Amino acid sequence: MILETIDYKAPDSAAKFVQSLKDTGFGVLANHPIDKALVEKIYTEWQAFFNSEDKHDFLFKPETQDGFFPAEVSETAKGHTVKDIKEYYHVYPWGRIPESLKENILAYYQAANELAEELLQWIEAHSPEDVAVNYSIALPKMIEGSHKTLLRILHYPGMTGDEEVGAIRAAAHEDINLITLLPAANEPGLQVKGQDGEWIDVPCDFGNLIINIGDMLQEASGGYFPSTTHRVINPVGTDMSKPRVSLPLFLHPNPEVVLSSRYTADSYLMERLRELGVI
Ligand SMILES: O=C(O)CCC(=O)C(=O)O
Ligand SMILES: [Fe+2]
Repeated sequence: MILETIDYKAPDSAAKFVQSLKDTGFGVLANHPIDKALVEKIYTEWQAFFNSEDKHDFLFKPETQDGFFPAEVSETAKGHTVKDIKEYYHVYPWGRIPESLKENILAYYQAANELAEELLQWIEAHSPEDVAVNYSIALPKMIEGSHKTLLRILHYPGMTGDEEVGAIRAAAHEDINLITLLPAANEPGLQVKGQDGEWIDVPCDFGNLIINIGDMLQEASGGYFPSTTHRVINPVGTDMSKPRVSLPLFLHPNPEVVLSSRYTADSYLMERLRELGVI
C-alpha cells in the first residue's frame, strides 16, 4: 500500500483524494488552507498546558465528556487490555476551555470544520451512484452545525521506561466518527495498516493534513469507504524521551442523522462508547 501526498490545489485533487480514501481509508493533503503557524502555536501552548498542574482544574465531566482526561483514565482501544500511554483534552466550542487557550483552538476548530465540509463535498461528488444513493442526506449536511464534532488535543509524554508492558501510545483502532482531520503531529509515530497486514508510516511532514475514514462513513457507504486500522507507536532510541502532541478533529454528524438501516449517528456512537468503557 502506498500513501501518496495529494496537492489540494491540483486540478484533479478531489478525484485523487477520494480514490486514496477508497483504496486505503486515508488521504494526505499538502498545500491545504489550514494555517500552519496556527497549528504550531497550538502545539506549543498545549504542550505547556499539559506540563502544568492547571490541567487538573479541567478534569472531564463524564456526562458531557469535555475537559481533561488524565493518563489513568485514558482509553483502552477496542479489543485491547492495556491502556494507551496518553492524556488528552476534549474541546467542544460549548465546553470548558482554558481562557488563554481559547482563541487559537476555536479558530482552528472553525477552520478545520470548514475544510471538512468541503472534503465531504468532494467525497459525495466522487462516490459512485449506487453508494451515494444510500446517503440519507448530503454528507456535508450531516455535520452542519453539529455539536458533537470533537477536537481532541493529545499529549503523549516522553517515555520513561516505566510504561506498562505491551502499552503503546495509541493501540490499533478505528475511529468511530464520519471522517477525521489530523494535521501531521510534531513527532512521527502514526501508522496505518495495509490490507496485507503490514504497518505503513503515514507521511508526517509538518504541514501535511491527514484525513481518514471513520466507522460512521464506512457504515453510511455500505463499506465502500474503509475505516482503516491505525495506531501510534512508541519512539525509540534518542527520540524516546520526546513528547508528542497531535490534534485530531473527529467529525460527528448531528445525532438524529440516519447512517444506515441499522443506525442513527446517536445509536452508533452510544454503542461504541459503551464498548470503549468511557460511558
Ligand atoms: O496521534 C495521532 O496521530 C492519532 C491519534 C488517533 O488516531 C486518535 O486519537 O484516534
Ligand atoms: Fe484514531
